Amino acid sequence: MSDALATLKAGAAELGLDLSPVQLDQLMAYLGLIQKWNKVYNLTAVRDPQEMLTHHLLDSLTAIAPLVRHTQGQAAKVLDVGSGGGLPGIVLAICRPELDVSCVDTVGKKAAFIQQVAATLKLPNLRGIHARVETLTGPFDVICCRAFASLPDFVNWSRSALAGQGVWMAMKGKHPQAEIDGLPADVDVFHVEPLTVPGLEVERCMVWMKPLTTA
Ligand SMILES: C[S@@+](CC[C@H](N)C(=O)[O-])C[C@H]1O[C@@H](n2cnc3c(N)ncnc32)[C@H](O)[C@@H]1O
Repeated sequence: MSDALATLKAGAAELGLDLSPVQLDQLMAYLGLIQKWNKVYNLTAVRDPQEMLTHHLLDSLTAIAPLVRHTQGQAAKVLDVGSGGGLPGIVLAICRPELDVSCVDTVGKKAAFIQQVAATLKLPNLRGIHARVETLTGPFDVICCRAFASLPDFVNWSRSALAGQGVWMAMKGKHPQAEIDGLPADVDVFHVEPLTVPGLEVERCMVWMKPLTTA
């Protein structure tokens, strides 16, 4: 077994994820595709393969357990905003086949890369959309992002794509109090949970939000 696969397996186990051999292979293949196409598509500033594994794959895997707790393993439509090279959207689509994952990015090459990954890894539940998120209407049950914009911009720009009972799930670094303070008054932050990335000493959290409904 390669070192990278061993690190991935150990990290997934640490996160309590029960991934099949096929899913582990798909994650490794995805890593290979990012490395192969990074120069052409300009997908990420991270170049080192080991760093890609920890800072991108394992970091994105931390979203799975919180998301599944929310969806309770049921089918859901997920939108990953500003997905870039597909983080975390592609990782979600590989690990949770019941999720229907759309990854939107303003850069055509990035959306094309995601389409290419969906075809190569045979992921019918994944698609890349070349658009500004502001133009999407959805509806999506969960709208997520990682390393995207401020929380206020994220919710304002994606609001028209959110389903009636939908939620936002933002992957952040340090607890973003200033951004939370800047949210529109009718957005409820109902949970902020710390995330631990296996093998990384970094501060990460997940911010859960939903529109306040008026009775
Ligand atoms: C810093 S990258 C993050 C990529 C990825 N989520 C990750 O964690 O590596 C932010 C991405 O957001 C995209 N973006 C910026 N504004 C956008 C918008 N209004 N709608 C959709 N995508 C947008 C950019 O093209 C870029 O690929």
